[in-house]
Amino acid sequence: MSIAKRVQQWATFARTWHIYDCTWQNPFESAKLVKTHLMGLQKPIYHPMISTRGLCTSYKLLPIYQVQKRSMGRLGVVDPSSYSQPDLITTEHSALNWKVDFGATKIQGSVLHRFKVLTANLDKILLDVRDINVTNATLLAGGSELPINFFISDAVDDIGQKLTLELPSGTAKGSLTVRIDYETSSSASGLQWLNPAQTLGKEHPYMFSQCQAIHARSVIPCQDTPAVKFTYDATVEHPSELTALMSALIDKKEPGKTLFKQEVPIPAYLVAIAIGKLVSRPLGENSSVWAEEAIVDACAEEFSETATMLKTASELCGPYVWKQYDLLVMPPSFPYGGMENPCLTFVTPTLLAGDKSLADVVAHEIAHSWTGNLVTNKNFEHFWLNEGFTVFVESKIVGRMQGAKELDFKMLSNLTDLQECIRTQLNKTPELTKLVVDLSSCGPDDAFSSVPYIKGSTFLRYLEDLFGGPTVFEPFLRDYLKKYAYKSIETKDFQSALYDYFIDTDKKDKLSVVDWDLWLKTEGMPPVIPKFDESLANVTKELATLWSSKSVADLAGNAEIKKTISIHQLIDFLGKLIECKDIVDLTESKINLLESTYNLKSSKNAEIRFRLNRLIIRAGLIKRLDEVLEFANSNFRMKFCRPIYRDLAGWPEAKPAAIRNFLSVKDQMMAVCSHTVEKDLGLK
Ligand SMILES: CC/C=C\C/C=C\C[C@@H](O)/C=C/C=C/C=C\[C@@H](O)CCCC(=O)O
Ligand SMILES: [Zn+2]
Repeated sequence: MSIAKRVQQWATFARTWHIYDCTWQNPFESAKLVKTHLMGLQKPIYHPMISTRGLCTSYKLLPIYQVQKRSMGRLGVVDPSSYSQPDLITTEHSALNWKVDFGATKIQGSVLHRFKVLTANLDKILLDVRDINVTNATLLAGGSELPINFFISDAVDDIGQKLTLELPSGTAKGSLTVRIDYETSSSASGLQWLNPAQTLGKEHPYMFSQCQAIHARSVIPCQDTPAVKFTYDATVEHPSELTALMSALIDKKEPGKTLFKQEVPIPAYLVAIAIGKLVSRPLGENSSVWAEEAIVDACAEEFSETATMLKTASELCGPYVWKQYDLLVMPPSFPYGGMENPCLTFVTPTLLAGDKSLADVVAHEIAHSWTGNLVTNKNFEHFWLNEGFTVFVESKIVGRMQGAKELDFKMLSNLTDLQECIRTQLNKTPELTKLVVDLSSCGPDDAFSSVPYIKGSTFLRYLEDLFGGPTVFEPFLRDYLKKYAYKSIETKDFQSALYDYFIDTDKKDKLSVVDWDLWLKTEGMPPVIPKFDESLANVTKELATLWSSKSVADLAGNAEIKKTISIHQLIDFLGKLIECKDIVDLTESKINLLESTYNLKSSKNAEIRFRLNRLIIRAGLIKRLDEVLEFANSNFRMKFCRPIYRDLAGWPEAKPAAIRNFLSVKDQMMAVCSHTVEKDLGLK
């Protein structure tokens, strides 16, 4: 049989069995292996992505072939969610030159990457892209420009495409500069475009990005893996009446053009941009809040503790290297509570409670200035290193500002949320309740949950207690942050930092007490719950027991329910009530009593409204469905809208209306939100 025929046969086989890449060794041996493996899987997860061009190229270039596919191995050696090869080549600096076209809802321009080639005779550069239209790729060397061949693979669900840039033979180690001319798609997953009617001011359009986890590839052809960190500068042309902001320092401002500089190396997921009719108010030295005019003063008031949080975080973690700390209060379609974009944290407007009670999200984002942005997970399987550490530091900031009892209450409260998440969101995917997850067949957005945040921070609190409390563990934390600053690391690097730090101390015996496999690889709730101060949490526990076990008549005459509690206790109590397996007499009158007892009807607090709406669903109050949907439409923060839609999907009477409502607003959501809600509603 001719080689060409064998290749053709193999291609057919590969398509049938969902094999996703085509750099082969021995097609027939590998085929057997793959087939055996796939028979053991419940279902292959990704679509085939063998392009004829890719096949022919591999066939021509390689005498022997090697099979790789996503469900069997890793897309890249270093990162299962990226095609890039940071072990062979790494980005040092990227220069962005962008024209932001609001009419076409596209960014058009170029990126000039300066790479460091780590191996001699590198024949190609692999980059990540998603729905990007590349027009030219050019090698810049010694003052001349050499056009280079490039091709883009078919798309893999959740991952995107591979951009291959062919290099001239004999490419040496060292510096190499490539310019890529391109434009984004109007449906780029990392960008959101709002028309004037979707803004508060109603007069100007707005656009923003959300690149974590792997959406930078829809904005820039790049090595979209946190294993690679690079500095960047940007020249952004935009309508002159609008303000452009990036995750960088402003270098120069001209009418309709803003220049930016980020001099600290960052992973691609931290590149961010927002353009809109924005104004700012000062929050402290080197710190301002940006928002649309209508809410900027309320934002300045809500986040007035930012400077104190920054100072507290620096005392705990070390010098703040990013020079500026600004907040940008986003439109309500922003899908997360906050995003730690360097120099410019993005936050959801659902934090505007009017009483600063939800501002701890800002403490969280500030903490990321060290945990995540300086010490970064190498890939998203080790996301707990970003988020577990950040929640741990956030709770310490809260502890220093509000006291040790609040700190412990926050940690305990988080555990209620974790329990809810494991019971509902992750009930069909228990493997995602492990601290270190396997992302070789799952996109990061689908794996996202509170597990890395809460199980991760609980693990750190366990270690802190084990090694002797904050006086011992905080110096270790600073040492760890210093050791790995500007680096990308895996869990084993944390393990060795802990080991190296304590091995020569009187705590060395504790090292053998840590059951790493139990914490990192076991499914479910944290294996050990540390000893927390329970005084604030006991109050909410008792209240939840009371409200779940007593009838409305019994409750109405019970003075216990009138006890004064803090806003955080109210939020926690409602969360605990949702977690109660049985709630006696959960009727309209019980919901009414709950609302009147705790003034819930007038509450602007999104965390309270969210939990109340879930209880309304649980009570099956169909006449209040419009109110629930109104809340689901008031913001598209996934923390709120996903559980609401999941609850509605489980309520047959309400499900059709929920689907209709979702379909009518889905175009106003970011792609990450609409895709995940589609799954929550069982539409995908
Ligand atoms: C084990 C999980 C593996 C991978 C997940 C990695 C990234 C997930 C991706 O979807 C991006 C997440 C971005 C998060 C940004 C901010 C969060 O801290 C917000 C938390 C929820 C909220 O408060 O709204
Ligand atoms: Zn975070």
